Amino acid sequence: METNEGQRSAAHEIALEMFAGQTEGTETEGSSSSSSRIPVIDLTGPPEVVRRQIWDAAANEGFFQVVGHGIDWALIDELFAMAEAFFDLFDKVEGQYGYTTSANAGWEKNWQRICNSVTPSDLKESFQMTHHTDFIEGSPLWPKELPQLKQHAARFMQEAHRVTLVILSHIAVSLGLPPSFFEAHLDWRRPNHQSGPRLHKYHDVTDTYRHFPPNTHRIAAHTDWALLTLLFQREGQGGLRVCPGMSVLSQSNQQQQQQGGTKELQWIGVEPMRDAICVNIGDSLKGWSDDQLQSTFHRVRLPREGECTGPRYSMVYFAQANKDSIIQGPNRTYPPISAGDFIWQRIKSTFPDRDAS
Ligand SMILES: O=C(O)CCC(=O)C(=O)O
Ligand SMILES: [Fe+2]
Repeated sequence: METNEGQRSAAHEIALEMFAGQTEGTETEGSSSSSSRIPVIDLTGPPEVVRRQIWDAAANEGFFQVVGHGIDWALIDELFAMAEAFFDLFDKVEGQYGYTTSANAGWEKNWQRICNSVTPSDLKESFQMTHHTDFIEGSPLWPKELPQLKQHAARFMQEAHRVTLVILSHIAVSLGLPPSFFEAHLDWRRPNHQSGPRLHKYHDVTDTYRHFPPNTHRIAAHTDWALLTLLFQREGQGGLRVCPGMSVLSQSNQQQQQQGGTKELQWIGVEPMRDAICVNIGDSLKGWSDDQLQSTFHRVRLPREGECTGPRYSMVYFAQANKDSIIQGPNRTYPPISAGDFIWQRIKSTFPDRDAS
């Protein structure tokens, strides 16, 4: 057992100082071609091949794209259209449906979230939902002005959950666990289930992108708290970049990050592709896998001259264990921590000035 939450934060801070102190680093545009370093995995392939591909990508890049997942992309198109309508409501419903830390759900406006401690707040708006029956049926956070959103989002949650379980069953087997190991920890019928989708809108910066302070991001460099994140991008609205080799939590990563002050950062673009879901490992699964899998820093920076400066929409599904699940890997690298405490600690560090609301 090597670390605790304090050391994790120290590792995080070292990485963030690096991001802040460096110039932008080099960038490689990802693509679906073989030149991309973010692998594309077809889930309909032979199970043992798919399992090895998922493990290799999760252990190296911490990111991969999946196709052959069985989600009808018309559902994704419809939800994107609804996200546009939702964020257009802003002027009419300002102040309603606001994010609360206690629900970890609701509408976050620009500048509210401190994604990390060394760059200005993110230039985006988000709507976070929770995947459990009580939230879907009864939450006051569903906008009355867009009644169809609830039904579409619920279908999306079911589909994203299904794909999550396929990927996690491969990872469980690679960890020497039964294929259904994680399924019991992701029970959306229980109110203490923590998974959920989030819609993002990154604003049009056509007239303004030259005028923001240095280091302003659409979403600053961060790792995700979840077990797995499924990210849905829209073609023509790219911008996600990932930094393989930069992750948090372990002692070895701390050393790597301290030495890394002299190392050039390399950011790789993850090209949006119709029918492809971008998947990344989050901090919870890094811990649960005894650091064998990587929770890699990623960001969406402001567009530059010649890039698309219009609005960008993305949708994520954060798969997270039930609050009472205990996160600890087979090798007990870290002290046990409940998934509820794990997420609550991260909420508190993201909203340092807010009590439970
Ligand atoms: O919008 C994106 O491409 C990235 C979103 C993201 O990283 C997040 O919500 O954690
Ligand atoms: Fe993220």
